[in-house]
Amino acid sequence: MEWSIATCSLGGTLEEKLVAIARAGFRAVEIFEDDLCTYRGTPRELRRLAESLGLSFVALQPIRDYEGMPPEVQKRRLARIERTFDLMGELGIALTYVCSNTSPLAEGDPDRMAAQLRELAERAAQRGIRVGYEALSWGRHVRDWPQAWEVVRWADHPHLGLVLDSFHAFVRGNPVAELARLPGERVFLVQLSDAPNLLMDPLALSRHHRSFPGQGDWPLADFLEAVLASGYRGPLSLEIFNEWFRAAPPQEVAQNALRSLKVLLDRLGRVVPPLPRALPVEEVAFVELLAEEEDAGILSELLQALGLLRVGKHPALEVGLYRGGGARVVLNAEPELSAAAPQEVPGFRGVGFRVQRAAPILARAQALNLEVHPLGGGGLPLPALRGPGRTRIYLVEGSVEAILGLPEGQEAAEAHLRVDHFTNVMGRPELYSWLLVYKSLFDFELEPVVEILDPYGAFYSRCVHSPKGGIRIPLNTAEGGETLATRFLRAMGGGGIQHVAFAVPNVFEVAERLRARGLPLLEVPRSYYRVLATRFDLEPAFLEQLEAHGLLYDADGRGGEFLQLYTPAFHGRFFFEALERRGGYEHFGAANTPVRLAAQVGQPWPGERGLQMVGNIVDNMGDGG
Ligand SMILES: O=C(O)c1ccc(O)c(O)c1
Ligand SMILES: [Mg+2]
Repeated sequence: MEWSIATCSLGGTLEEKLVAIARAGFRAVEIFEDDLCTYRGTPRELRRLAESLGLSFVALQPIRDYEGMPPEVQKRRLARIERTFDLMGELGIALTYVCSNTSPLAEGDPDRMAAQLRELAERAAQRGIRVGYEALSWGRHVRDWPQAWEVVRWADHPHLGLVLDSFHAFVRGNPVAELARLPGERVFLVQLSDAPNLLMDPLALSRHHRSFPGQGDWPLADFLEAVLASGYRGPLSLEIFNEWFRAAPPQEVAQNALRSLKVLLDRLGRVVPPLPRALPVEEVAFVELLAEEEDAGILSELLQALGLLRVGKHPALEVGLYRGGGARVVLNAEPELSAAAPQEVPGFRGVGFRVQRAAPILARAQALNLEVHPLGGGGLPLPALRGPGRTRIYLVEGSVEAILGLPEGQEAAEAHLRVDHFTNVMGRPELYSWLLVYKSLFDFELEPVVEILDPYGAFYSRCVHSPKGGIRIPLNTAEGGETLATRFLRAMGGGGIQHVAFAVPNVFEVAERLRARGLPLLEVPRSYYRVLATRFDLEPAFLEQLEAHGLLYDADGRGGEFLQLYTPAFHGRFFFEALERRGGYEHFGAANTPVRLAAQVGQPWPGERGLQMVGNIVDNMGDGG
């Protein structure tokens, strides 16, 4: 089985794409006709370039709007396809395929389609070329692979076979298990792509939201397993249409693609030697916050107001530990760190995952071409992987206290906090990549896509969680020059951890402690509470209490309730949330997010200048009566 990718999956010039594809480790490629059009040299030069990169051409694709056409249209089309065959001869490509016809001229008579495809296959045979037939999910008459297979079978020509594409099969809900009953030698090509479950027509979903296997919601392993059970052993080709990948560096996308295929094939036991096994991680052992010494004082106050206790400080380093029940924050104010990475300070530097054993996880990460630091790589003395952006994911086998040389002491007064979730913010291609990494490295599961309004754009979010739910990470990305996520990416110089949410025993008390210590609490607009009264049946006294404490509220309609508060973003960078989940509420209060985002624009950290996008409208309105 050759590992292949279609050139439409990446950005760049055709040369850049081929170089990136070869460097990532692919040995085969499908040339998309639109990419061929952009090539400056001759077909023979392109062929030599591929040879020099060690790449073979799997196919030149696609042939559109052929089968089912009225005879005179089909005759002319056939003559032009001969020119495609000429090109294929010069390129040394032996396979092409017809996508099911989308033209309004097409007729749905299976006999005619079969006869015309047989005629095409006969022409191809004279040139030693094979032709596939793929059901496009938005084809005019043929949309499902079982239909395409009927036509191929009926045409009955050895140079005509089926092309299977997981996208079309899943979006149409075609039966997966029945793929195993196909005669594998009559399948000429298998294309793989994943996608999120979005309520959208297949064409729009296909052209904008495809992603590499493991980055979406579809069971690609089931699909591939059934395909292989048919006896198919031809190329497996990733075919992704997604402008976010095209906008990203081709080298990164190609590596991302290869990792995806490797994980998929490994699941089916088809990678030799097999990848080291994934091991589940259990909980967030700690989060690490980097700060300069002058900020450490106020951050320490803030952590204590949230309900964490200061346990102590590392004997030699400016590294303090704060703890409340299961929640731990390492406040790292080592001057060397600020000097070495000024853009990351202040900010969350990393997160520790509690694991049974770190070594197998590091080995799997390495096999997946991820950056690993067996000894922390300049951070805390713990094994770590590189997380999103420049963050670290530390792997913690023992106790954080022992690592920092601090007492374990179970303080009776300690409140029972937990890191409920923390958010990763990153660009969209990185988000797809991290969905796969969290899934494949730690067996995390994906939650549905959430799309939210930001005052200056839109916000796209996908949460991942550990199998038992001990770790939850919404991965957020945003389009728009001044969205909160974009501002974060700019300030930090890349992706990272934007906020940490603590589940606390009593969120009202947190609000009171913040106020008592003179610390800022995100101010919630009064209108929010008026609207809240229209959304839920709340007792007036409770509503007043929420407003008096600046809390946000949500309910799931099944008895679950959610209360939350936020801090403004510290120097426009990161922030904290305290929350209470009552009655099994499982979401994140998405309806409150636009309110929070708008409030964070309007309320910079005390002493900071806020964002001024539209000027002060109220001041400029004058007093015209
Ligand atoms: O979007 C398309 O047109 C298109 C083209 C070729 C394919 O193989 C495919 O799955 C979709
Ligand atoms: Mg396809």
